Parts: sequence; structure tokens; C-alpha cells
Amino acid sequence: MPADTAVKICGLRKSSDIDAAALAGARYVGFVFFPKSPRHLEIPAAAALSVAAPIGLCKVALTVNADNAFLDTLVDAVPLDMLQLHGSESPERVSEVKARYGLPVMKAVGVAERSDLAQIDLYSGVADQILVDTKKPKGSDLPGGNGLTFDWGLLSRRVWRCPWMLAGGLTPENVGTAIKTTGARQIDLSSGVETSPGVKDPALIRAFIQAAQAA
Ligand SMILES: O=C(O)c1ccccc1NCC(=O)[C@H](O)[C@H](O)COP(=O)(O)O
Repeated sequence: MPADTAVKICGLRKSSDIDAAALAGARYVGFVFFPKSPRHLEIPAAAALSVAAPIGLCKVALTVNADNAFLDTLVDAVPLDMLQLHGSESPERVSEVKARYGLPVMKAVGVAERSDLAQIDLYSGVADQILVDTKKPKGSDLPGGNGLTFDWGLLSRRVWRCPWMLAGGLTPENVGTAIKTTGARQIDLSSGVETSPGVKDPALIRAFIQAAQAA
């Protein structure tokens, strides 16, 4: 991985895990606000984590089809650097959120097959960046964080019109191939550094970032 490639560790719930991520070289940390998720945080807990996070780390709040009332409360209470919209928010809604909160917005796009790539173009130029993730599988309660990969070959030789991150089932074992296949310079993951759903492992975080740097 080139030195300027960024890693986002998502779904952090403990201050010690945030410190481990920062020490290992993560550029972003993600807080999940989705009650069905094992990584869900209440706003006061996220505020405490965010205030204690090392300076320079980009703190990302992940929401799913959140309304303005929730986002108003969230942005007032938690020091944040970016919003991640991980539901079916329209391009108009992405623009509205950007304008209302004055924070960069990352829009997640789920990919399972080639036809899904049109969604990337739809949000390019509207969102500040795109998170290209595995599409929510049928039967899952979670729009993300399922630990499943998609066909990375769909992204090879793609011409990008805005910054983007690759996500979906990345692990210390497969991240090198993922980077080589897609050319990703930003990487996001959650399950691949967990010992059980929602429980991050500092050793796995270090192993992941080392593996990515060796790619
Ligand atoms: O992680 C969750 O529990 C989650 C819940 C609801 C919406 C999105 C969620 N995660 C989004 C992320 O940014 C994950 O890091 C991304 O989907 C990759 O997850 P994984 O495949 O587990 O590495």
C-alpha cells in the first residue's frame, strides 16, 4: 500500500480500540448509529469516545436513512469530521445533509454486480466521497458490516470521478489482493478486525494495517 493510502476502521466502541487504530496508522474511525447493529453506539457514548480520540484522526458517523432531528442531535453532541450515509439516501438528500451540517459526506453504494456501478456515477460530484461496499445480502438486517466481499474485478481499470474507499469483507489475508485488483487508495473494514460481532481486536487492527502496508 503506498504510504498515503488511508485505512478506516469502522464500528469502534472502546477508547482503547480507537487508540490502537490510531497507533497502527488508521486515518479514519467510524461510529455506527444503527440500533440493529452489534456496533451501535448511543450518542452520549459516541460523544465521550470522540472527545477522547487522538487529534488528527477523522471521526466518521455512520447513519442509515437518518432524519434531520436525529442528525441535529448527533452533530450537536458529537465532535465529527465526516458523515457516512449508509442507507437509500437520494442524491438530493446527500446534498441537503452536506449543506445543513457543513460536514463532508461519504455515500455508501452497495455492489453485487456490474449494473450496480451506475450508482457510483449517480453520487459522484454530489457526495465528497463514495464508499463502495458489498451490497446488503437478502435476509441480513445490516446494510453494511456483514463481512462479505464482492467481485473486486468489477472495479479494475475504472475511471473515478471522485475520491472513494473500498469496503466489504476485507481482512489481513485478502487486503493485498483487494488493493492490487481495484487500485484502491482508501480502505474501510469492520468485521475483519473483530473476534466476535462488535468486538474489535487491537492485534487484528495492527495486523490488518501492516498487511495493507505490505501490499
Ligand atoms: O457495521 C455495521 O454494523 C453497519 C450497520 C449498518 C450500516 C452499515 C454498517 N457498516 C458499514 C461500514 O462502513 C463497514 O465498515 C463496511 O460495511 C464493511 O464492513 P465489513 O464487511 O464487516 O468489513
